[in-house]
Amino acid sequence: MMTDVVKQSGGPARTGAGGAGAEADAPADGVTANGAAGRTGRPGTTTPGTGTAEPSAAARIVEIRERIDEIDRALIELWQERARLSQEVGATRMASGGTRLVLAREREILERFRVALGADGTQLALLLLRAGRGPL
Ligand SMILES: O=C(O)C(=O)C[C@]1(C(=O)O)C=C[C@@H](O)C=C1
Repeated sequence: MMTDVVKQSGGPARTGAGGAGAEADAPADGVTANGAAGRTGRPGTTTPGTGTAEPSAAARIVEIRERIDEIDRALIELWQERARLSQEVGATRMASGGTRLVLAREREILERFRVALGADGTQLALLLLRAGRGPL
């Protein structure tokens, strides 16, 4: 996959993982390809971990990452809460002589995620359902 990371040679760098792999694109010594100054003020250094030497870009990246981390924490909590609730529904139903699964309900959930998020939504919903009721 091509990214906008440019090597010192001036040619485009190839990376394997897009945004998630961006940090791996930064040279280990923190020196940027274009030799620009980072937050340290020393020429040719990056602001640690941001992948850029441009101070205002680095500051914005740090700010955005704070919100991303908040979102990730919320997603993890919601994921765990949903799995617990789904397990409780299943246990309640089975203890009352009902079925382990309700496939019509699963189809409804899959459709909701597909409409909102497309094919990735379907995959996400499948993982959510599996986390609650276990594999089919
Ligand atoms: O809603 C239910 O009846 C559940 O058991 C919860 C849930 C789910 O995780 O959303 C899990 C298993 C069922 O097959 C359908 C849905």
